[in-house]
Amino acid sequence: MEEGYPRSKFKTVCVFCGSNSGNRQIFSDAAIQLGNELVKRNLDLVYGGGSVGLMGLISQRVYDGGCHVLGIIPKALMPLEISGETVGEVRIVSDMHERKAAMAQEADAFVALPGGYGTMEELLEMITWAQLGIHKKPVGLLNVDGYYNCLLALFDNGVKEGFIKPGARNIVVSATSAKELMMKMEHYSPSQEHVAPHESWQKKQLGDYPDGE
Ligand SMILES: C/C(=C\CNc1ncnc2c1ncn2[C@@H]1O[C@H](COP(=O)(O)O)[C@@H](O)[C@H]1O)CO
Repeated sequence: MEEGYPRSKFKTVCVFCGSNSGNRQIFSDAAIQLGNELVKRNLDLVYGGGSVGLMGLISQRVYDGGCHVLGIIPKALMPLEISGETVGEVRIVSDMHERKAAMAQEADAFVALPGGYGTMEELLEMITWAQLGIHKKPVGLLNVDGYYNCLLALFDNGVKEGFIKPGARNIVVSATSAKELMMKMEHYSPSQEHVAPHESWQKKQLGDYPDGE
């Protein structure tokens, strides 16, 4: 852990991000900056496995920085021409559902970098699971150069139009830099009403965070 950095509440962060790098260098830079931030805080990475796009950049950075990297990859995406080489530990699962559950269980917090449908689907599912009370882990959105402005505006519109409870809007923690995002996530505590009590969901599905709650 880099000097001057407080001890993190988290041990492992799950990052959802593009299997492409996007058309501008700023997205690759952001993936590497988030990787640097995890390394400075001595945090391990869980991600979708493989070396394509932003996924490859962040996993390589965290691995090179000496932190543990766990790639969880469905059997169907295993061929090298689909996902490329994976650094660190690789866990092969049977399908996308098993992968998402394993990613959610292994991590203490989630971050989405820019990405496409896959990233957005993973992000939205973790937001939904927080709303339902399945987990109490922070969900962060790294809004690189306004990439997610429209999505955040859509969430605000959901509140305005009565489809998202104002308290549930706070589930998503967003920032424009990795450092600010990690700081905000460290201070996050769930405040929204859960649809069903956390205790009523199967613990084994999600692990428990914060401990003992
Ligand atoms: C579709 C392409 C490559 C597929 N290779 C993938 N390997 C591993 N994980 C993947 C892959 N594609 C999607 N994922 C998962 O979804 C997220 C990225 O999806 P997006 O649509 O690119 O945002 C990522 O977090 C993975 O968990 C070549 O384009």
